[in-house]
Amino acid sequence: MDLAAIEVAALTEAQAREEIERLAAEIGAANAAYHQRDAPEISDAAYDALRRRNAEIEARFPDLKREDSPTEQVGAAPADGFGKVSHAVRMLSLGNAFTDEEVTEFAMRVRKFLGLAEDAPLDFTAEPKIDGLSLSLRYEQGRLARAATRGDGAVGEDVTANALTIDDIPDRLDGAPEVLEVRGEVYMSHADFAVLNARHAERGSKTFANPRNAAAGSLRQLDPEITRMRPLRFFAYAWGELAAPLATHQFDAIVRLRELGFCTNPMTRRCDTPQKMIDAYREIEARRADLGYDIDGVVYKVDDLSFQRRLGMRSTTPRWALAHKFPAELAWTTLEKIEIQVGRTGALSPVARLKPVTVGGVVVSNATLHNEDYIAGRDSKGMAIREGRDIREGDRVQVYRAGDVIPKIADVDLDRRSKDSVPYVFPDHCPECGSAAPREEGDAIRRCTGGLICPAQAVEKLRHLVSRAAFDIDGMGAKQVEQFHRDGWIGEPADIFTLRERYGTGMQQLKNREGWGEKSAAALFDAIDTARRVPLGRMLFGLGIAHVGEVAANVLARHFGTWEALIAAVDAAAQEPAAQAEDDKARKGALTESPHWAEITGIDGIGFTVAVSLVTSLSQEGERGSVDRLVAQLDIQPAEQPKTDGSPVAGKTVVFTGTLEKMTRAEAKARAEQLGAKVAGSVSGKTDLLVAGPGAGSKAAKAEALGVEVLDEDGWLALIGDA
Ligand SMILES: NC(=O)c1ccc[n+]([C@@H]2O[C@H](COP(=O)([O-])OP(=O)(O)OC[C@H]3O[C@@H](n4cnc5c(N)ncnc54)[C@H](O)[C@@H]3O)[C@@H](O)[C@H]2O)c1
Ligand SMILES: [Zn+2]
Repeated sequence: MDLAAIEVAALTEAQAREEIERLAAEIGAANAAYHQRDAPEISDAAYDALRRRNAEIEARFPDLKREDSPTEQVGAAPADGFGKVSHAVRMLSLGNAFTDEEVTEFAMRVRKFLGLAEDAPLDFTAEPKIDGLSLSLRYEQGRLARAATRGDGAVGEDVTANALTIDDIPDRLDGAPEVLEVRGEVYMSHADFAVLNARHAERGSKTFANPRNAAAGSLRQLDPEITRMRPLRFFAYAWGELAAPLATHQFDAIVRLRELGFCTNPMTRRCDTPQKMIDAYREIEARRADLGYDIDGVVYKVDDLSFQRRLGMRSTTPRWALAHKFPAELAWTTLEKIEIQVGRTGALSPVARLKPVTVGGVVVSNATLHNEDYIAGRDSKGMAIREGRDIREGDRVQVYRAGDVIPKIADVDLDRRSKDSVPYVFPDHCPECGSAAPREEGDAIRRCTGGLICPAQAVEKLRHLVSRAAFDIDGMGAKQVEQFHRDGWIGEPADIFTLRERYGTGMQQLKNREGWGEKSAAALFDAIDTARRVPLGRMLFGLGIAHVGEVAANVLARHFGTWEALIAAVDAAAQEPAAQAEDDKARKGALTESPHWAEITGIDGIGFTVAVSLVTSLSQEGERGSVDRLVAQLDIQPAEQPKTDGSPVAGKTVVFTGTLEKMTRAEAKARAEQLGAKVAGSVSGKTDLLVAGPGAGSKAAKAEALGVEVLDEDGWLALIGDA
């Protein structure tokens, strides 16, 4: 039975005990992902629902409450690597409300607690709840002495050097009390977030799901020089320890903070009735889309500070404040059309064109539909999603943004589906070139079989080929590729390398084209010539074969050393009659027996899927012809063999954990392997070294317990001589 589906009021005690266990584990895991790794795995709404359910069960069965109950906890313990700071005044969370009634009840509760008559004045402040992470700044004698994150409320992480890189944070204050702890929120604007993510995407580093994660990930860096590069901002809205009071009222204290040089939120206001609080919420919500930064609700605080003191705190939240949260980011709109995009490997990706709608402050007009099964209401295992409701053109659909980025479709309103609506028929031919687009067994994705004949595939393939991680041709980006392809200047990869021959002189010259000149044309030809000397791994990755990503390409390159050796192995494997078998299963069975095949699948890090994709792709006649013509233009550099002699990590087993800043995980792994190290995924007795970036969790703890040597990223780079 699914306990999670039973209402709290209907749970037996035994069931409640089990539920409390489950909820503690799930909330704990979500906290670690969110607070320590800055990479949430569930939505905030889902997280809030878990906590609410836990609190309800505890209220009904107080005896079952765990000693480490999530209700008693704030955030998560500080991550490894940072200095620890004990907060003189604890940094708390906030009680939550979602409805107007709860706001009125809150005001009533406060009134009752204070014993105020119904007509006695009671003011509150209302201000936006900034969606960032809280930071405490301790000033002593007017100088910033210490900056710390909230951590678990009692102990936070020392991020002083990082805070000093933020423009909004003054390092000196004039006329401040001798000791002043200013508290507020570090956040990132939408515009800065977009630029940062674009930069990361371009160099192949990991991108952030939303501005909050970007702010948290940027502040919580072991190297403050990285924080310095990130455009963080700070709003002050509270304080901790004080040598002298700032004011008698919350509102005036905020004004005082502004006078001391802090940014405070201009929408902060005073409200003298619950109705005015709700009005403030509506107004702030209406302005949400135009603020340029994320807010997730409105915070109300009792204005009179002597009242605040009397009200005090519960275990994790003050009684004098309340966070009135905005509803989850969902919106209904019409799905006007389903369009199919054809990718580099021929994959047909369905995209929903929506009637534009605002979802959580962002206008959304497209949503991903994943694949044929998803549209039909099934997941990859054939299980019903959206209770099996399919998605059709013309439907009313509910759109949500999962941790920002790509919008998805949560639901379909069947009641509003028109009578003549018909199920969507997924094309079995490529809409761009008309080639057949069959489904591979066990794969929900249809692929166009047109290869380079298909203009959509060709352009995507060429774009991939010239990209940073592949041939890296300066001056040749997506735009140029599209134009050259459209005009028939390049049809296949080899054509890039004969551009100079064909368009360097003569009637139709590159330098005479619009947007080009003598210099830019010469620079492009030079860049192309430079790119001919390509390392085998990059070249292989650049071919854009399905499943052969950067890592697999480098593994293959290192194993075979040269293109000739690799293609010989591929040809031998393709000769196996079983390679032509009808379905995957038959192929797999027959091929595991074959020694030629084993030469490829036996490589550590190369699975069956990669091997099949590599062999089938390179043995298709058209594709192979194109690759051979490309190879003829190149000067392929043999892969560097692991330089193990003299390598300090040769033969050692290394584990990477946490966030790496200077390189991607894949890059770190490849480098370690190049130096003769073995890279493992988990810490065990066999581990020699753990490289832990910020946010390292259980692995670091385990390494410590096992006495395994732990280094941070810089320590690692120094060890291998890459610093
Ligand atoms: N998705 C997940 O897996 C996951 C996991 C953990 C937490 N969360 C999110 O975090 C929330 C719980 O975290 P929390 O304990 O930080 O509570 P909270 O975010 O609901 O409220 C407390 C925080 O609000 C911030 N805040 C912003 N503006 C403020 C203002 N003007 N005045 C006072 N405080 C202000 C402060 O940083 C404060 O610590 C959840 O409701 C959820 O949204 C999500
Ligand atoms: Zn096609």
